[in-house]
Amino acid sequence: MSIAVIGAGAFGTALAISIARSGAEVTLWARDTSALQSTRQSLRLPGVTLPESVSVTGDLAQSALADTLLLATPMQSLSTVLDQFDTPLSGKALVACCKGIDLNTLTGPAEVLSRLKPEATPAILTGPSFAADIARGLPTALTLACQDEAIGRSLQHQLATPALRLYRSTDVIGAELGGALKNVIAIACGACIGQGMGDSTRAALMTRGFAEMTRLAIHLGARSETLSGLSGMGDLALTCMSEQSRNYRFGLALGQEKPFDPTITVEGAKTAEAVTRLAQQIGLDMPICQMVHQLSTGSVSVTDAIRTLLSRPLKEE
Ligand SMILES: NC(=O)C1=CN([C@@H]2O[C@H](COP(=O)(O)OP(=O)(O)OC[C@H]3O[C@@H](n4cnc5c(N)ncnc54)[C@H](O)[C@@H]3O)[C@@H](O)[C@H]2O)C=CC1
Ligand SMILES: O=C(CO)COP(=O)(O)O
Repeated sequence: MSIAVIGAGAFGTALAISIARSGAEVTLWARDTSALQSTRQSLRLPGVTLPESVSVTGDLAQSALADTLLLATPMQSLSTVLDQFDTPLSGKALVACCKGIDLNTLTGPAEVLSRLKPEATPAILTGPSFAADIARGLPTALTLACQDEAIGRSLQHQLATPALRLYRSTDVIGAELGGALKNVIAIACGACIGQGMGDSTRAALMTRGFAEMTRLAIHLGARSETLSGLSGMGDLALTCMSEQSRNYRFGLALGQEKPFDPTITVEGAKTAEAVTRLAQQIGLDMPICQMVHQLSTGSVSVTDAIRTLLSRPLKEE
C-alpha cells in the first residue's frame, strides 16, 4: 500500500518520516517544494532531515496515485486543498490529521472530507503527538478512527510503527472533536499560567474544560469513552501541560500580555470561534470555550475572563 502525506508543515513532515522509518513508500506533497527539495528539511520542523525513502512532490495528481492520503494541513486549509484534486479519489482512504472545526461549515475534518470527496473513505488520526517527538521516533499512542471497521483495521496496520501504537475506533466524531477542543482548553491553561496562576488553577480548568469537551461531543453523537481516551483526555493532558504546544504558548503570551508570532499555527483560536457559534446554534453552555474566543480576539482581558468564569452561579458538578 502506498501512502502520500499532503502538507509539509511540522506534522506532515514528521508523519512522513515516521511512516518511512517502518519501510513504507511515502510521498510528501508540499505547496512550495523549494526549501524541502534543496535542504530536505521543512521550514516548520527545522533540524529534522527527510530520509531518502520520502519522495517530495509539488504535484497533487502524483500524490493522488497513492492508496492512502494523509491530510496534514491546518484545518481551515483542508477544503482548499481537497478542491485542488482534479481527479476522483475513488477507493482511496483519506486520513485527516488536522485538529479543528471548519469555520465555513462548523463541521470537523471527517465531514469536510465526506462532503468534498464522497467517493473516498474518511478517517481521522489524532491523539498526543508533538511533531518533534514523532520525528525523533519517541513512542506514543494515537487513535485511528474510521466508520468502516475493515478499512479502519487496514489503516491501523498500515500506519502503526514500532514507536507509534494505534488504537482503532469507529467513533469518528468523538475522535475529531477531542483533538479539536483540547486546543481551546490549552489556550485557557496557558493564559492562566501566564498570568501567574498556579497548577491548581490549571487542573481545575482542564477538568471543567474536559466537561465542556464531553458535553459538546456527546451532543453531536460521540461516545463518552472516546473522549476519555487518547484523542480526548490523552491529548488534553499533553497540550495543557507542555510548552511545546503552540496553543498553550499562545495562551501564555496572552496571559503575559506579550505579542505572539501570527504566522504560527494556533488551531485552538479558530476552533474557539467555531465552538462559540455552534454552541449558540444548539443552545449549549460552553463558557470556557466562549471565553477563549473572546480572549483570542482581544475583546476581554485574562483577568476579566477568569473573574467572569469564577462568578458564574454555583452548581452541581
Ligand atoms: N505540529 C504538531 O505537533 C501537530 C499538529 N497537528 C495538526 O496538524 C495540522 C497541521 O499542523 P502543523 O503541521 O503543525 O502546521 P504547520 O504550521 O507546521 O504547517 C502547516 C503547513 O500547511 C501548509 N498549508 C497551509 N495552508 C495551505 C494550503 N491552503 N494549501 C497547501 N498547504 C497549506 C503550510 O504551507 C505549512 O507547510 C494542524 O491541524 C495541527 O493541529 C496534529 C498533531 C501534532
Ligand atoms: O496537537 C498537538 C499535540 O498532540 C500539537 O499541539 P499544538 O498545535 O498546540 O502545538
